[in-house]
Amino acid sequence: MSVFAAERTVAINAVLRASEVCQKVFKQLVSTETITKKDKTPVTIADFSAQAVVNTILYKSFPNDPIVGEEDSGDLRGDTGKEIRERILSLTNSVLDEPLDEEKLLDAIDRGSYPGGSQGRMWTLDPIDGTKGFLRGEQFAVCLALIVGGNVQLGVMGCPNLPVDFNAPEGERGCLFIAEKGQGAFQRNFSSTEETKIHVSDVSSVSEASFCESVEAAHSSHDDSAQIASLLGMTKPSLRMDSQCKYCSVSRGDADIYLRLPTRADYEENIWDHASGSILIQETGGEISDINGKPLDWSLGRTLKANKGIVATNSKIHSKVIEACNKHFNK
Ligand SMILES: Nc1ncnc2c1ncn2[C@@H]1O[C@H](COP(=O)(O)O)[C@@H](OP(=O)(O)O)[C@H]1O
Ligand SMILES: [Mg+2]
Ligand SMILES: [Mg+2]
Ligand SMILES: [Mg+2]
Repeated sequence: MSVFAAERTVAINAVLRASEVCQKVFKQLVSTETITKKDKTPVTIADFSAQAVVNTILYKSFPNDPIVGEEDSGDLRGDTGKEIRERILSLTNSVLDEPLDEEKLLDAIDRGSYPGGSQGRMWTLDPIDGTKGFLRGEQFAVCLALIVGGNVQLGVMGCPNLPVDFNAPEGERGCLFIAEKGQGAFQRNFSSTEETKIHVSDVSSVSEASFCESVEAAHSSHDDSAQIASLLGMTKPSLRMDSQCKYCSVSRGDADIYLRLPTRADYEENIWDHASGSILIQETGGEISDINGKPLDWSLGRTLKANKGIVATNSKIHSKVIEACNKHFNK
């Protein structure tokens, strides 16, 4: 029986509303609506607005739950932030039942500042994962997960540009993925409330497997993945895609492996970049770890500081892929 039925319903509503914001912006984004953050990565009015929408909806049902969210309102305050703040406010209010004022908007965004840790309940939110994909008109995802005592219990992901059927890439787009611990995982199209149970592929011969990875070589090394693929005798070209849509692809069997291989020794993966994807993989019969085969540790704060990279696959081939990673990185 579902333990988090109420959370599931609220999370689905929040992710769908935030996805709506992204779709609206997508059709009319202008260059002044994108900011470059201190770490040189982009953020748009849609990222801020999606975070405000999700945090507002979560707060209404679960006022005591802290949120580890990617964005903060720093760049939106004061005179310099006025124009962008006004755009975000009107966007946010266009999908909320009760309108916010400017102060409430900034407060809602900053409710995502929780430092994380091993105790109690918390949500983690990536309002747009794959902002670079979003800006290119390619894949991105609104990603929300519930973590309890350091364990991911629920993940909901909205993928507005993902084809509902991998084999019909020109067909309908827009899918929602829902996974709850012990309950399996489901795909729902944006146009319907019907849920279809999904599962990973059953490929057991790794040489026949296909893998997906980031479009951005700065996020995951394409050179290392090509060498690991060759070690495994894999010949299919990699499926390059932005965002946690990669987890969705593996979870419904479009690809068999998701490789995320560190490009910098000092980089720590953010929990919001992987929490919803990790439970989706586990609940569809897959396996996920870091590149050394270590389980992901969600209890250490806002990042996965005890882990390096990510390997997510169907369960049959996980150990073989980890073996190849070991061989490659420890040569
Ligand atoms: N050097 C790096 N290594 C790995 N991930 C990185 C990175 N720099 C940024 N990222 C993360 O990569 C995410 C996108 O992943 P992908 O390449 O799979 O689409 C970004 O999420 P956002 O787009 O939410 O900022 C960001 O958090
Ligand atoms: Mg970002
Ligand atoms: Mg992200
Ligand atoms: Mg993001």
